[in-house]
Amino acid sequence: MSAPVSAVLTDIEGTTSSISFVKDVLFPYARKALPGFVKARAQDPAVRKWLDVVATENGGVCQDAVVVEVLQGWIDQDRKHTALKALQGMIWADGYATADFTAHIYPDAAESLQRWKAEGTPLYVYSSGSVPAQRLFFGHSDAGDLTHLISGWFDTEVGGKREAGSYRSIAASIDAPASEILFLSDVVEELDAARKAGLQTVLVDRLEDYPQPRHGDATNGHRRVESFAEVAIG
Ligand SMILES: CSCCC(=O)C(=O)COP(=O)(O)O
Ligand SMILES: [Mg+2]
Repeated sequence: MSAPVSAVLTDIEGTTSSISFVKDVLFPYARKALPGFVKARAQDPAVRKWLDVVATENGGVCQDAVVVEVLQGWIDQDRKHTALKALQGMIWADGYATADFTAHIYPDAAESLQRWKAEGTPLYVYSSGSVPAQRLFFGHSDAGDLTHLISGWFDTEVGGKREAGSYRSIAASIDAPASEILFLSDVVEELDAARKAGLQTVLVDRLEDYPQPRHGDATNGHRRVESFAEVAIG
């Protein structure tokens, strides 16, 4: 008999949604819009705060044009840096508002999240994308506005996704014991950290995102599924 699940915590990229949407649509959009965005908004305190974080990490005072280049380099490297993620979220707001794109969500993920919520299980999101970016993503998904399904949002301001302490902090703020929270992710190291914190884990190994299925040692003992439809929480 499997342990009870009283809350579900899910990753986004590679789990509810395809990696290619993030890499081929969202990242290029942010990369291209970044220079104009910084030029227009650099004096907005919400933007300045993060530009200064990047400047400080690059040896202190540097011009915004240099900061833009650093950020574009981080996009190319897929750095999960909190400052980059916060700025990306602000830029994507325009893309969603002008309907340049909607956020990809696998139909099985949308269907399962809707069903679990209807059955009374609270749902939470933990992603490297900033909380505002997560809200935009779920608010403008291919399946419509799904934000009403989500009871709480967590990003790397709570800590890195490969650190057990982050999951302990999330569990402490969710009204459920860690052992009854199920974390779904495509990244084994994230699942390792969640398991260390006492959460239940499932590796979501989507063939569209990971053409070489991960079996045996590659799963590091985490239960593996290829779709949310295989995840039973009742
Ligand atoms: C939800 S914002 C777009 C995705 C993103 O920028 C990202 O880094 C997602 O990483 P995840 O932790 O969801 O794998
Ligand atoms: Mg992921």
